[in-house]
Amino acid sequence: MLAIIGGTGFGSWQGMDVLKRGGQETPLGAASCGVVEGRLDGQALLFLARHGQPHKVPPHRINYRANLWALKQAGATHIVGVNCASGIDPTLTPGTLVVPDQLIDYTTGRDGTFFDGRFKPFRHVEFAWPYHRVWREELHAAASTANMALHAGGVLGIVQGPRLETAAEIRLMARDGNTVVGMTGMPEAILARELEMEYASLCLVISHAAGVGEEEPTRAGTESVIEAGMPRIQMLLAALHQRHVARQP
Ligand SMILES: CSC[C@H]1O[C@H](OP(=O)(O)O)[C@H](O)[C@@H]1O
Ligand code: HPA
Repeated sequence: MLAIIGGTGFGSWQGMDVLKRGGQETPLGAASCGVVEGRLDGQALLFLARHGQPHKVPPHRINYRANLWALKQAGATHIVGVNCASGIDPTLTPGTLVVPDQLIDYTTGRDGTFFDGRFKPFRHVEFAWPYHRVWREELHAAASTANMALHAGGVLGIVQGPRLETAAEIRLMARDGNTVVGMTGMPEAILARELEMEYASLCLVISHAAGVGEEEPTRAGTESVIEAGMPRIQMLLAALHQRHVARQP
């Protein structure tokens, strides 16, 4: 079953019929909120608001393990994580949708594994390609069905936050090869992998990153980019869901 993790500006999905909301408690502590079991065009779908609903949990305080555990328990097999991000590559202007194919994790101190030798026995997990190839391709196919532009590939650099970066930090991240920056892509992606759920990220570029494009970054206008972007993302996800349902035996 497909699950969507909604982030900033995507705490609920108007078009989704809610059947049930799960509990927040898990063996790993409280998830950001209960998993919503619902239907889109009559077909089952799961939804979780990463920051809670209403939005209250900051990126560095999210219990990512509880969120992913709750989704697995609810029956998720495939996940699309929706992220707001800023463009380090100056061609990725506000409003652009990006499906990254790589990530670099700059976060610190987050509980980032189930295989910690306590909750589950210690194990190394392959992560050379953090985002599932088929799901990235499915997002592109859905975008073409919905007649929407989608930027293929790129590197999502995930910072600890909650503060934003200095211009020098963004220059360093650009030299590292990052093309977009956000705060929530990890450990979400690895935890999905550890629980054998196929995961892809869909980023909405809401601004240029610090120092990109202009001397002083301006965050003015990001709200309107998010407001305009989330309905487009929901349209794309609805097309993805339709394709997913059609492929079921
Ligand atoms: C300046 S917005 C920062 C905030 O938005 C993103 O959240 P999400 O990925 O859940 O959409 C970003 O990672 C930060 O948490
Ligand atoms: N930095 C980190 N995370 C973000 C940004 C940013 O500029 N924009 C949206 N999420």
